Amino acid sequence: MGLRAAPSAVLAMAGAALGAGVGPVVLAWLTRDLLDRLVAGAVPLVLAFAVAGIGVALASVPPVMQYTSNELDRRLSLCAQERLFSALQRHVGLQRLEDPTFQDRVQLAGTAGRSAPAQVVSGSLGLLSSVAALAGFLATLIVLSPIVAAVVVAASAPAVVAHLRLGRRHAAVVTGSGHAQRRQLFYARLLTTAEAAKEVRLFGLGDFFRGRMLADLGSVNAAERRVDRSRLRTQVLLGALGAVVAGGGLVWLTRQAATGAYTVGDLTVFVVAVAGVQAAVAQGIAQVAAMLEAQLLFAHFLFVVRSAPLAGTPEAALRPAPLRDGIVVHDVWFRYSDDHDWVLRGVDLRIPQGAAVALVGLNGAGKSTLVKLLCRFHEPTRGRITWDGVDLRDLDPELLRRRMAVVFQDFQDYDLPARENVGVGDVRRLDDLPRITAAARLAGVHATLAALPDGYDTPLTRLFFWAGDTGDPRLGVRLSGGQWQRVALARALLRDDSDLMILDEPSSGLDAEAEAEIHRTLRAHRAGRATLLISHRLSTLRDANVVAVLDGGRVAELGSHDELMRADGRYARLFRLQAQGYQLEPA
Ligand SMILES: Nc1ncnc2c1ncn2[C@@H]1O[C@H](COP(=O)(O)OP(=O)(O)OP(=O)(O)O)[C@@H](O)[C@H]1O
Repeated sequence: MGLRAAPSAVLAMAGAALGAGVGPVVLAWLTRDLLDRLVAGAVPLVLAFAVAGIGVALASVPPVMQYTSNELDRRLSLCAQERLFSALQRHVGLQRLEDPTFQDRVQLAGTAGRSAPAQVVSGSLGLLSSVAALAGFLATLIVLSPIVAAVVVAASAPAVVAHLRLGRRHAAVVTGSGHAQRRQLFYARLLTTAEAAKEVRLFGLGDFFRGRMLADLGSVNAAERRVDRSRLRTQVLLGALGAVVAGGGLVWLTRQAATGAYTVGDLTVFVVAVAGVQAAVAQGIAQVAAMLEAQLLFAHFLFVVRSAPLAGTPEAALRPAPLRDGIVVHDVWFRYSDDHDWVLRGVDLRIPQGAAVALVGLNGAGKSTLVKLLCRFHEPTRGRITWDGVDLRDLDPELLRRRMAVVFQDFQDYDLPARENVGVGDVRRLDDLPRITAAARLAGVHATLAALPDGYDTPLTRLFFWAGDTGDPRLGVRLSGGQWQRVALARALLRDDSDLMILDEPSSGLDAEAEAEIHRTLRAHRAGRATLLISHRLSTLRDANVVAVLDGGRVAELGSHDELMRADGRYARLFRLQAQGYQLEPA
């Protein structure tokens, strides 16, 4: 990833790392020569210049390293984000995104994807420099005393084991904290966003959520602290061991120098070499351990970017043709997972082209679930849904969705300008203002949007400033609930070439007058496409061609409004109950 994201930065870092490793060794040898010649009475000016030159070159290594590694970080972060979010988009269904374990891994992947590759690159280059320094200093030590060299190397063995174990432990702690990190983000959002603030303030939940957030943070900190304490103990012990080895070697060499076996220069090189070997070994081990840890965490990134979509697109996915006959739900059974109860238990339903089917049912009957299956966010556990006889599973889900216009019950309001809030219904028409205004007119929201301070370019948010606006926060506007619902409807109506229109509670937030008007418009708009209407206000469904009552996971009643009223079943009971609410009390 590093080489792909920033090849020149990686090469520059490699050069600097090699220089940083070899430079001090060369410096030590030149200093030895310099000292010995001085002691012998010569004035080695060339050597002095060489030592000074290498010193200057080495001084430029850290800033060069810093700059290139920052650049590498930036580019790697971009590359990782691109890969991660492209991978998430591949999940055409919702199953993975509804899985908390997967979400934990996405959270970890986000962090590891940004940091781990850079850690591995700088770690391996640091290792290169440590190995170069180690080779040089070790060769120096071997020349001076092979026994001392062997003792110094042997004394580093416990450090290797200890650091690798610590790296693994820390990676496990970070992995285990993924869930707590996500919960912290959730509490932080509740405590910082204006949407959540109303209930948080009204119910006095600030302390409650802050306490929970801090408890989560505390538990992560406690686990990190335990690893840090182990690290502290290990490092103190290893430091003491290293100091004993270095001190013992110095005493031995000093005694040898007294007998004339070594020169003053040798003694200097020895001190530098022992310190160099120990530092190189310590650095190298720390780098290997950090790389191991980064790689363990990077596994989450790889898991997410390589995870296959559960509701997959078949290799030879078919292109859905314009709907001619209709969509048929054949004996569909569905549950969200094996641990959940059945939501749908053998639903049979036909939504013919050109007709409007109304879906009625109590809360939790499974109406929105059926919508999710029609949009192929989930696949039926048993049974199938066909588009002109072709199983939805055989169709390309993206192309299928392009043929649909949907208003979800829990539609999204985007912190974007008004034009884009409607335009995202069909991004190809994001700049097509005439079509956007036409859709807004149909949804009865054109007058509202046109009257905004900056018309359709007014941001429907107070969250951001927008490029081109004056930075005046008063420009951002928040719409009312019903106005937002009309914007969501306009978004769906922008797809005026759709074959299937699904409206899940499209008018629940509208005033009575607006609701009647919208339904008149929608009736006109239904021609030439299949429509599925869901509403708890049964009066708005009266003119649907067919009404299906979902109960017990099946279609319990099916027929026109008049037929169902005559049948005097669940629908008729619900309808009368609602109608009674609007009748004047008897005197
Ligand atoms: N993502 C999900 N994971 C697990 N269970 C779910 C999920 N979404 C919905 N359910 C369950 O499926 C059942 C049907 O929910 P659904 O939203 O389809 O009902 P509905 O008929 O649209 O209800 P309402 O009229 O309240 O909108 C409910 O029992 C609900 O708890």
